[in-house]
Amino acid sequence: MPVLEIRAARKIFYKGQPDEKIALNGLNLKLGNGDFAVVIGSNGAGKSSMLNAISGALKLDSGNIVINGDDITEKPVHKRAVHIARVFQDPMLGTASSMTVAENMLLAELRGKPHTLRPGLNARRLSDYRERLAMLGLGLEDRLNTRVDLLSGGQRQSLSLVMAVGGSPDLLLLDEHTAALDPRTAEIVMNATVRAVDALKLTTLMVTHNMQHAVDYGNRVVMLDAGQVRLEIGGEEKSRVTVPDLIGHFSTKTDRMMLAS
Ligand SMILES: Nc1ncnc2c1ncn2[C@@H]1O[C@H](COP(=O)(O)OP(=O)(O)OP(=O)(O)O)[C@@H](O)[C@H]1O
Repeated sequence: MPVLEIRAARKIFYKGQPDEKIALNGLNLKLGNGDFAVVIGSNGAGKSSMLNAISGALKLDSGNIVINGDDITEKPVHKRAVHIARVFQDPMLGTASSMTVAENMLLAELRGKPHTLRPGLNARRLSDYRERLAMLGLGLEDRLNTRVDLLSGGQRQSLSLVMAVGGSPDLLLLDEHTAALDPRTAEIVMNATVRAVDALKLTTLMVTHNMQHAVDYGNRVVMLDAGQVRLEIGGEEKSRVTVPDLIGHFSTKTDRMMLAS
């Protein structure tokens, strides 16, 4: 059974008006257990709309979102949050600046839990956090008492990632999560991402404008165009694909693409 299935997802903004925009045009996509799919596509291709439809932030006009056989199309965002983790572009969004690394981990752990179940930081928790932070390979396990605003952007975004996946989600959504970082920091976060995805065997959907990342990471590339999947590359072909190959599939609007050299 696929972990994620998007069936004929359709979303039109300003329907019937002169500025009508077709964001999703009968989009179909399946992700199997442990798949790491990198989603690319021109501006306006529907990448964010697709992630928003999965997370519940965007209500579809028609079509279905199914997670592990459970049709979640009508479920609100907070009810989907147990299944779906999401990391956004802005490293400041996922963490609380004035709190320590350990306090942030605790916040993430208690998110959505009943208020009666709120014990504080104890030895068991700290050891669990240390173990999970060590997974990133950034030494954050030794900085549990450091305030988050003293961390580098890369450490902070990697912490957001660990916080997001703490509840063992079925699906991880990475929403251009390295786009706001300089290239070196982006590589640090990507390495930490791969380590976490591998260690936790997460099924992952990563949106990026970075073609080199689409080549280097994941086992599938999914190219969206005009609200549909235009191209899917997997298996052997994925391991051989190059940046020029991918760019060759963009018909138009490549002007704002970040072409990594
Ligand atoms: N909230 C909205 N209101 C109106 N139109 C929208 C809204 N969100 C998206 N759209 C339109 O839907 C289409 C798909 O947009 P979407 O943001 O999903 O594309 P994208 O592939 O994520 O683009 P980008 O790479 O620029 O982030 C575009 O034409 C966009 O203008």
